[in-house]
Amino acid sequence: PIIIFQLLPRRRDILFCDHEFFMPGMVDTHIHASQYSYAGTALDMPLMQWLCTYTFPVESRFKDLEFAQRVYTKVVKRTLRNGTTTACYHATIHTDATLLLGQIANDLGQRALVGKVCMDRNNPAKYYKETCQESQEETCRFIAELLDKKYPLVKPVVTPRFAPTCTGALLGQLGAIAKNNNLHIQSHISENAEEIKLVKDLFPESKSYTDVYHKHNLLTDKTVMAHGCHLTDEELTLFRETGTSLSHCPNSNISLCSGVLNVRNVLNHKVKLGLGTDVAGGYSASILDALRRALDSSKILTIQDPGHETLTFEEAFRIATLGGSQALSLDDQTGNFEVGKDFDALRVNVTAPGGPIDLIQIISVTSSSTGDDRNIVEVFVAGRKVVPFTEPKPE
Ligand SMILES: Nc1nc2[nH]cnc2c(=O)[nH]1
Ligand SMILES: [Zn+2]
Repeated sequence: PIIIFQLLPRRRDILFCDHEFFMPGMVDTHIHASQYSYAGTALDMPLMQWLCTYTFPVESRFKDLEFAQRVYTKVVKRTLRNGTTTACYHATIHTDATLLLGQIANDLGQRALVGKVCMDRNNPAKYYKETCQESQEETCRFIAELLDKKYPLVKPVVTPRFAPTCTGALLGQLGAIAKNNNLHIQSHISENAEEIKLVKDLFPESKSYTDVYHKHNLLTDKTVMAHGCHLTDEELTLFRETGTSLSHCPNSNISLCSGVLNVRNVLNHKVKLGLGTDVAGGYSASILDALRRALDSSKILTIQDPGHETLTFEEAFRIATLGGSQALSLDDQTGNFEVGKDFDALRVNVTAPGGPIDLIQIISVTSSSTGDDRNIVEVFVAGRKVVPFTEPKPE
């Protein structure tokens, strides 16, 4: 059943107007905070060319902490306004800028996993490089310094970019760091055909792309892998056995012409699944957009094969909320309104002034397919109201 419901006001400071309800906050299981600076542009190439032409040059600019401060503040605010109460971020290779992202998420009140990107090969960008040793040492420094801040809702995530840009030595070291510190892991997998072929050439000893990560101890019940459009059933079984989850990023998969994930098959394999915006491969920072595109993608599969069981709206809603929290192994804290979890919630007004919905009759669940950030009038994370933003009080 749909988890949207209306609450009677218990707290005197929360008064409901007509056509308002609370829903659980949404979870973005895969977003590149650094790429927000060019979101909505540069989607005219497939993945590998797109990375070299646009992504690496832009990411190299995050050495500049002022630039990082500007972009990271904007992306955290934008995602919060869109109802993302939990985000799993890729930053860049720069440790200090990534620490800054953690600080900004903490200050603005978002629940976040934050990753310093690791990549020690196959990167043609001149000013955006690190060696295996630098990557390993800076990852350790990043983890130690972020944990030292003791932010209640912000945690580090070990982030090998993906197998094509990491040597086996680096992958192994990152697997060990994650294990020794019991940390989350995030990366990309099986997004596009050219990438898969490259991984086959770079790791001839591995049975599959999934096996590359498995061999380096990177598949755990705290690992989330983005895309997985072309995973085989055997690989999905390995995901299930290791507790690894998938982040479905439909906007990106379409925008970069990467592929169409068969969500039904993933669910049938009982692999944990969340939604990701994958900004800027995806051009929207909204999980509601990802939800809609997940439904569209599923319908495309049904057009191609009428026997395909289309994803329902309720299933997509669940993947955007509880599914995402499970994918990030944070479902003991967030994802729905179960007693004992934190209050991560959106106050939705279906008829918000200036919003996109003209309510003709009674509220129907499908109204939510039309809604957007204009309908999200308040956002709460761990009980704290984080939207609308409150300006810091003058000293
Ligand atoms: N979509 C996407 N795929 C990747 N694979 C490795 N890096 C990236 C990235 O930045 N975006
Ligand atoms: Zn990505």
